[in-house]
Amino acid sequence: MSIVVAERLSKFYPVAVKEPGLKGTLLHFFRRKHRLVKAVQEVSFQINAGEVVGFLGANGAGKTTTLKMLTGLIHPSSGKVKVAGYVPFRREESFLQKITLVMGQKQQLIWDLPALDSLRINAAVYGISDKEFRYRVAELSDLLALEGKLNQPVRKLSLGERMKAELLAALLHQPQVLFLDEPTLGLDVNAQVGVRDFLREYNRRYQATILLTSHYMADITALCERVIVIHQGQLVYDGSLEGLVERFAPYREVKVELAKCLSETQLQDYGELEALEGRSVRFLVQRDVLTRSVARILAELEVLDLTVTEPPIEEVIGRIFRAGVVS
Ligand SMILES: Nc1ncnc2c1ncn2[C@@H]1O[C@H](COP(=O)(O)OP(=O)(O)OP(=O)(O)O)[C@@H](O)[C@H]1O
Repeated sequence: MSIVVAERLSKFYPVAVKEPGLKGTLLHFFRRKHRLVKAVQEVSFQINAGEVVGFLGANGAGKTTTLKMLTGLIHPSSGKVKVAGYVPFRREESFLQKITLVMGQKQQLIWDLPALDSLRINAAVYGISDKEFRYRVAELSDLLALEGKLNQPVRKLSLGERMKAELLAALLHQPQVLFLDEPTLGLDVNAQVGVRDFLREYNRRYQATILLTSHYMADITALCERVIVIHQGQLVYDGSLEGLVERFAPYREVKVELAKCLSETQLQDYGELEALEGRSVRFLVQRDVLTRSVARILAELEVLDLTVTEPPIEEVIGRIFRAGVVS
């Protein structure tokens, strides 16, 4: 059953345009001109209860704007949106009980107070009983490995501990739908893994639905079978992670260890030369000519070792956005 439904969802922001110089300032003052920034254009998708979906796009693609519409922080310019059966923009209390929005670069915990104090405020806001509060804090802090940390002022926590405490605060009311905008932003690798493991377990334990943006592809590959890709405000892909690679990266990476060093010129005919370091070479080769290229490399060059792999997902995504390959 779909718990998130976006139908031809759009958001246009009017932005004042001012020409440079004094004349521009005066004109701007008397006759203000606007242009429309098309942040999100006719985006449609549905997410089933319990799914974990990665929401990918370059900077400025429209991810945060979409999340804000799904959580009711901003009103769509057009289109329809329903989350857990509610129209988000109405911000009904029962809707807010069912969702949460976590933004990696924003914090809700009060800096100078122990996290536990902020959690108590949240408990009061959401009408959580004292007994239930203690149970949920114990369960979540155990899952997040935060025991003993919640009594310290938030400013004394490490970045990773703070992010985990933010997650705890955002999940205290046991929401069904989690909108997570860069939940691992700036965390070191260990802390990223901790947050990822927690989200996986939370999804399993509560069958929670998660829509997640992240610039760390490891988050996406570890958590999401399905990804939605948005490019310049438009949805360009909705499907499996493997499908994304098939569709946008019709090439393979061929790594070759040569017996002796060769120049770029000597290697240029065997594929798109990605890297050359000493005797190690990395080519990108189109899938349809892969067998032929590999056979030629083995026949014509002195090869010690050769491996063929799919390009890393980061590279595929990077290529999509750099090249603007969107159809
Ligand atoms: N309040 C606003 N007024 C005007 N333009 C805005 C506003 N908010 C966002 N935009 C523009 O809308 C576009 C989409 O922004 P959005 O923040 O949704 O992108 P994003 O995919 O979340 O990017 P990032 O990965 O950098 O956070 C951008 O061009 C941005 O400049």
